[in-house]
Amino acid sequence: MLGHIARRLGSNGLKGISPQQLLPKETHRHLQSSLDTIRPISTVSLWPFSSQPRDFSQPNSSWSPEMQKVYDHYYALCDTDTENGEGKKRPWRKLPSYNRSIKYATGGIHLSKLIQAKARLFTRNVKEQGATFEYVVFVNKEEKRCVCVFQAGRLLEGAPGHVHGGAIATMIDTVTGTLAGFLSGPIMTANLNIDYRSPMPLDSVVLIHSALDRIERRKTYITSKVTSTDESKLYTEATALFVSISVGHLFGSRN
Ligand SMILES: CCCCCCCCCCCC(=O)SCCNC(=O)CCNC(=O)[C@H](O)C(C)(C)COP(=O)(O)OP(=O)(O)OC[C@H]1O[C@@H](n2cnc3c(N)ncnc32)[C@H](O)[C@@H]1OP(=O)(O)O
Repeated sequence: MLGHIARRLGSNGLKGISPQQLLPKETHRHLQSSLDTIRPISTVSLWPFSSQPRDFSQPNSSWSPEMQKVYDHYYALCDTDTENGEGKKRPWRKLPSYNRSIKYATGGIHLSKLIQAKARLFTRNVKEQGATFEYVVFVNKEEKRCVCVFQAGRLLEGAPGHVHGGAIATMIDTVTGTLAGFLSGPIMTANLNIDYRSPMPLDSVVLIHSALDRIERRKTYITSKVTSTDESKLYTEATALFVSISVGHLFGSRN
């Protein structure tokens, strides 16, 4: 969801969006004065971040052969870019995954207060590779659905030898939220219903399939199911409701 904030800021600078629409008046005033005092706005991009963050959904040595195989399968279905800009058009796209919602803020003290430098995304906050959440999301825009390949590490234990229900809920919220944000822009989870059908052993590699059910005004409804990679075993089913928000909602403004 916050990726959309970054994209909105990043792709257009602040052009096309009234800053007052995004932030409460006082915050906007501080933010604007911070930006104004750093460098002349006319000479620099308003992109407030200094470099590209690392993509944590790239293969690493903790991935099991099964995880790698499913990744390779979906990756082969993805759009490709070539050096001359002529990529092959395919239906799937791999989404990058960072460990911060918005990283490397350089917009001065007031922006830094809004975007805590030490904050980390819940699913990406353990440095040891493979210990917790290893995952990658592939999205199919045409079909309005996505598939997440998820390898559940040993630090996610709930019932002995099995993955904690909260960890599974976290991943479902993350994947359905990613799809809802991809389709509808800035959103927050309003409701998440989960049925746990079979216990999931630690170190399992599973697929989290999520699809758009419907959009009604500000409400985006997503369905989800978690299966084994061959889809023969059902672990979990869920429905989720996301409500579109203005960015100001996160900063105490309902405008
Ligand atoms: C780079 C990083 C990426 C990384 C990718 C990571 C993605 C992770 C995604 C995780 C996202 C989260 O976990 S977010 C964290 C958990 N969620 C929250 O903290 C949200 C807390 N709740 C709220 O802020 C609010 O209640 C909202 C935003 C959900 C709704 O408030 P609101 O904006 O005032 O809207 P409101 O008028 O109440 O409701 C709008 C419509 O939705 C309906 N509605 C609202 N709530 C509900 C509900 N619980 N159940 C049913 N329906 C509901 C209303 O009836 C209404 O329908 P109608 O009248 O239109 O018919």
